[in-house]
Amino acid sequence: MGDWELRIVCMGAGYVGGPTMAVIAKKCPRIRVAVVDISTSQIDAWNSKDLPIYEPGLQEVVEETRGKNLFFSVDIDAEVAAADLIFVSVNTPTKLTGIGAGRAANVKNCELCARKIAEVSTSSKIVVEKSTVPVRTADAVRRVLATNDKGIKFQVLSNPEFLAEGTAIDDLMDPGRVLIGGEQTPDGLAAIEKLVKVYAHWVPRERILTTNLWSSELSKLVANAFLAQRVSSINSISALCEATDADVSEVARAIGSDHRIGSKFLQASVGFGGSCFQKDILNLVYLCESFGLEEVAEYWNQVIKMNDYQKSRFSSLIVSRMFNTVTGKRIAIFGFAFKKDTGDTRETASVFVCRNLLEERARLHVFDPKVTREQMMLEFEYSTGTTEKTVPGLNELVITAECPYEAAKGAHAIAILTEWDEFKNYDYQRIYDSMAKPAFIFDGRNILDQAKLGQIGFEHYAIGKPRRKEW
Ligand SMILES: NC(=O)c1ccc[n+]([C@@H]2O[C@H](COP(=O)([O-])OP(=O)(O)OC[C@H]3O[C@@H](n4cnc5c(N)ncnc54)[C@H](O)[C@@H]3O)[C@@H](O)[C@H]2O)c1
Ligand SMILES: O=c1ccn([C@@H]2O[C@H](COP(=O)(O)OP(=O)(O)O[C@H]3O[C@H](CO)[C@@H](O)[C@H](O)[C@H]3O)[C@@H](O)[C@H]2O)c(=O)[nH]1
Repeated sequence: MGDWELRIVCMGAGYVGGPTMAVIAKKCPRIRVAVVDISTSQIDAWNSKDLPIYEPGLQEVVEETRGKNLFFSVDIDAEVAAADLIFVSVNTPTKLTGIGAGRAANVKNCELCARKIAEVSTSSKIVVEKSTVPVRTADAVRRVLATNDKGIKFQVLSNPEFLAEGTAIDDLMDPGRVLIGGEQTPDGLAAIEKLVKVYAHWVPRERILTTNLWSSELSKLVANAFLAQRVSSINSISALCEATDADVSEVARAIGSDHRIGSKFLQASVGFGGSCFQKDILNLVYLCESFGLEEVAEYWNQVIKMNDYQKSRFSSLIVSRMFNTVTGKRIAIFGFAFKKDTGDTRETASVFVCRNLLEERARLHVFDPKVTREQMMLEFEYSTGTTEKTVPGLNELVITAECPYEAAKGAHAIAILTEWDEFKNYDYQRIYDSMAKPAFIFDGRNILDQAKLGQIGFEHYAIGKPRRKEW
């Protein structure tokens, strides 16, 4: 031991830092990888059998590498001092107060990491921005690092992460591309080459793209903006489909067969969620505004507005179909995570739909295979400001169910808000029999067989599908 090819440390043991470093450790057995965090509980969880996040395949990779060449630690100073290459993978949330509040990304954590690196380093290092940041953040990081009084030289690289939650391990094992940006100087190019070598252990060279710093930083924001734009575009069309009796899935199939458009990311839904899309588009919008590009800013802001519209359109529809009132009615919510195969609830569409229904005084019985009650209640407060104060009796109005059948028992309606595969396979006849009548089902993910639901007797609705005649 100790004869390592390279020593890597990652600051930030979250959804990105943990899985990314676990995969590097698995693919590069001769590289020592340490993941550090300021949160002791987070590190304790990574060192336990109950990892802090759920991702298919993650547990296996961590168990295979932990204690061999993958280490989780709170000893930030020692790990950083010993590292050759430091990834900064800390959270960069939207600013809540001050200049740019509600839009600009807060890069405070990145700056704190840079200060820590400058303070404890005794040798030159490569610092890699893994976090999603506003363009030119590398410049700020570089300037903070340059303030060290030991004459140490640092190189700063941008290496944005493109993994999606729920498929993080597959995405990391077989990435469509890896993007590395750096200074176009001899030292900068050498640093880029060092990071290229790490990924080249398992990623074909032609998929490792290298570029300058600012293009790399900006590409991350633009990638998410384009992806989210596709979801908002198809969601906007879902409203038109409902008005015209066209079927959004058929429209998506027809346009997606054009190779120039492509079939992915055209699944109409109750709205996109997750910690990235909204934050990163707002970041882009703010950036455009700060360069006086008002029209460009407004263009991208529309993607968010359409998403907000889709979420409120769905909850309003539930109320209007249920005879304009859900007060006191029991509604089963299937799914609280922002997408399937993750327990992550950040910015989930579900929380906004639930908040709107709670404001109508509905009683919600929520079932999600991976989300705990504690997490759900935190999300209510964090994303929507919903607390006992804003919705008196909140704790009694939101009940968490152990299974879908329990959630649906006696309910007036079911709302499908996450596309978990298991939701497709439930015994909907049994569910229908246990519900109050008429029994409504609102499919916000278009995953159920509408014809079958109709045969069972449900009053059914799905996003962007032809409406029932009486609706
Ligand atoms: N979640 C995703 O799917 C995803 C994908 C691509 C990119 N990103 C970007 O990656 C970054 C990290 O996202 P995440 O989802 O992993 O966040 P996260 O909140 O899950 O994890 C961030 C971790 O950083 C730690 N941290 C904060 N300040 C620190 C410091 N000074 N020193 C050490 N640790 C510190 C926090 O305690 C936390 O555990 C963000 O910029 C995000 O936009 C996220
Ligand atoms: O056709 C679609 C595709 C997605 N969604 C929704 O869009 C959101 C985001 O989904 P997805 O992009 O699959 O998950 P994320 O984990 O948020 O990943 C995005 O955000 C990450 C963080 O920046 C990037 O790294 C990824 O490349 C980017 O896909 C979820 O609510 C999905 O349900 C739809 O409604 N319809």
